[in-house]
Amino acid sequence: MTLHAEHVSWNRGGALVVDGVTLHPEPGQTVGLLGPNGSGKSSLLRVLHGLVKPTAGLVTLDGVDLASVGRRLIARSVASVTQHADTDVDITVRDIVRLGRIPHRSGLAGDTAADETAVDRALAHVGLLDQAARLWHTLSGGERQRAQIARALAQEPRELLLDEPTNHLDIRHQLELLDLVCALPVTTVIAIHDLNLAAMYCDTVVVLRAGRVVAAGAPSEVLTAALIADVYGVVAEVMLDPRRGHPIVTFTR
Ligand SMILES: Nc1ncnc2c1ncn2[C@@H]1O[C@H](COP(=O)(O)OP(=O)(O)OP(=O)(O)O)[C@@H](O)[C@H]1O
Repeated sequence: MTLHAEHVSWNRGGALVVDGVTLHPEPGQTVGLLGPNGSGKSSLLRVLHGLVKPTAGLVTLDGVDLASVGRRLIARSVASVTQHADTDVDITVRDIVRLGRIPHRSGLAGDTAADETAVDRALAHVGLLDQAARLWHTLSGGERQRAQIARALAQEPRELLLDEPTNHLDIRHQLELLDLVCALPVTTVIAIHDLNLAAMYCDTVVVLRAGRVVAAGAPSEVLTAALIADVYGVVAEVMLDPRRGHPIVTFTR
């Protein structure tokens, strides 16, 4: 079992920004959420994380309505990285990553050796172990993004919700991050704009338009020139990577 959405809708400020979405990620798989700006990807991630209650439908964790699962219990299973995590507080990279351990602490107990090991491992995964003492506000956009990913990894979740995690990263870090995410034994739902990265890394892609699912399935089935023209209004050519079989999208002007 995992995090499921059953016909979920969310009326946000009078507009239906998520409209009847059903999502059943296979455990351990990486699901890409695609769609134009404003199509509801971030909104759906918020609903999946239980940060907002759907107006209709149900999100379940292991078959239980998320609304009846406590925040702490959710946080032990589900970690999320949003687009706009920020703070003005003088806090180090290691402190940020330690936040991921809070759901695992009991009472007022401080960090255990296991917590520190998880923090070190998470920092190493994103290549920030040697930057752990740096202050958050001195980091670049991409370094902040990697620190937030490390915080989510330190949480040791089963489910990972990522909102455009690669948007500030250089190409090497984009590839490393997606390699890492796909190698983790977690179920990942990832909002991503880059169709080629989605094609390379996602087991399944779900395409949203105006809050609705317009296509879902393996990237090679979904990412066709016709779909891209229909949903994004751009002309594209799609061929299959000869070695790995995933689609490669090129855009014509
Ligand atoms: N705080 C808000 N109140 C009301 N409507 C909002 C709010 N935030 C976003 N929306 C609207 O909800 C819809 C879905 O937005 P959302 O951010 O989920 O889309 P998205 O697919 O993640 O977009 P992007 O690719 O630009 O990040 C949009 O029409 C947006 O204008």
